[in-house]
Amino acid sequence: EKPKNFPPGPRWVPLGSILLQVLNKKSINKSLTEATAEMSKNFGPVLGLKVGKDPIIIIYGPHIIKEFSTSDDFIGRPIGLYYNLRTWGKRLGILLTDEEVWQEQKRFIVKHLRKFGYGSNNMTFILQEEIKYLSDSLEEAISNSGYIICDIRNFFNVGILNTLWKLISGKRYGYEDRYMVELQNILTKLFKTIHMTGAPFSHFPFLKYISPEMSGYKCYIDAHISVWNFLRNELQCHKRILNLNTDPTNLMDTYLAQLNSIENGTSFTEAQLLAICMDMFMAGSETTNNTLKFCFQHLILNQDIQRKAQLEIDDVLRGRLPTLEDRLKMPYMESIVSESLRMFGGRAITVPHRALKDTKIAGFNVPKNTVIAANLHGCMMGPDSGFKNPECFVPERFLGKDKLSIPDNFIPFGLGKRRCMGESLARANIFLFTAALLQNYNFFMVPEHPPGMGVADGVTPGPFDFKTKIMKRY
Ligand code: HEM
Repeated sequence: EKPKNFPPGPRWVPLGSILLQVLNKKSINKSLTEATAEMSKNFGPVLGLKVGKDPIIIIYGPHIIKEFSTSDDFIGRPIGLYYNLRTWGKRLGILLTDEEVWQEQKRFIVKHLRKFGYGSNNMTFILQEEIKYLSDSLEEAISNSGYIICDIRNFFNVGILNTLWKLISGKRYGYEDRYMVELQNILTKLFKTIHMTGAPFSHFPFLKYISPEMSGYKCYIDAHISVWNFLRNELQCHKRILNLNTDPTNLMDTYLAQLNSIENGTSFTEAQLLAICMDMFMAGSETTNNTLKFCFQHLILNQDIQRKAQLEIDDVLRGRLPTLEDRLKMPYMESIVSESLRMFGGRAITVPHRALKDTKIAGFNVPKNTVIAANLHGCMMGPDSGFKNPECFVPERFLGKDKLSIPDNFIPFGLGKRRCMGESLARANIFLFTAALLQNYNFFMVPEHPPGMGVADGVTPGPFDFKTKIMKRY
């Protein structure tokens, strides 16, 4: 039965019907984000849905997102996910976190990542190294015929994964390395199970919290187990060669040093470390890849933007490699990063949250444990977002007089206590990869495989696959 004063939404009907309502909208070429955005037009910024037996709320628009993100009542993650994982997780020894434990872990991780990676010069070196590997392989391929045609699907995968892996474990893998191939295969399998077209799980991600078997979620868990085993092997290697007398240079060693220096009974455990690495892996690779893919989709379609960026790049860098400090002097490149994030975020629904107690949003009742998620379309592309012609890629919209002008409702990384942990790394990757590539190469459309304008809906949104012709600039 519908809770009293629950937010308005479509009539409460059995599982199949609500799915149909969403899928019907999807079948006329609408993504889940657009479909729920449309429902919000009818029902308002707080949309009450029912999927299976559970009520779910989706919020839409800048005003309501502030109320949602600044309240501590909504900082849980869905309990269904934890229950499902618990069943499978017992076998694996996965330790599951409650909200307080997570906050303690998050503080520790963010602090230590900052020390040796995020936001420091060290991060520039790690990223530059990766970019150099990518450039070298391009250089070699281009040297024969003067150009190369690349499929965008896997263009950034290895580089981005390596930047993440280097921060977690201190290692990088070559493009042909057995472990890299294995890791790629595991992740491809994982994301395939999420993207399975036609499976209710991909059409309605929330289903995974409710009906694991039916939704393909079990398959997803199996893929998680592979990632888990991969991480566990790596951790064993780190334990074997850990040297507590030297300063740790990666997350695994930092965490192991912490484990060695504290008494038992705190929230720090090896299983917790693996769970964190897993989160970073899941949250950090596809999101960044897809944002970069949106970026290059629009650079290819808008050659004038590419040229304008190259003017700035040439002017500021004068042939040397870009660094993170250059961002201050390169507002146009920075605005391209923001516009790419807007293209991604505007098509995304955030990771769902959970109400920790009976509470209210915009005056509506939200019972304890209700799953609640933000449709970011409202802040990035919706009528109240302040972004004119929101579907168009216009970096200039972020340019103020001489520096960037970012409105408060631009929140591709979420807000509040559950906000993204990887913002610095993601922004750094998008900036450095794009600047370094545009510095040396021109990217063109391949008429037989052009970038489409639609959005491939999945756990994270991305452009449909396309190819690009890459030529050296000089
Ligand atoms: C373009 C790239 C990225 C985008 C757009 C993005 C966006 C987001 C968003 C919207 C959330 C959910 C916020 C919420 O629940 O309110 C999130 C959470 C998270 N992200 Fe990212 N992210 C990106 C890259 C990364 C990277 C590179 C990492 C790796 C360190 C990462 C790690 C995480 C983690 C661990 C969480 C969960 C935080 C929590 O539950 O407290 N993300 N991200």
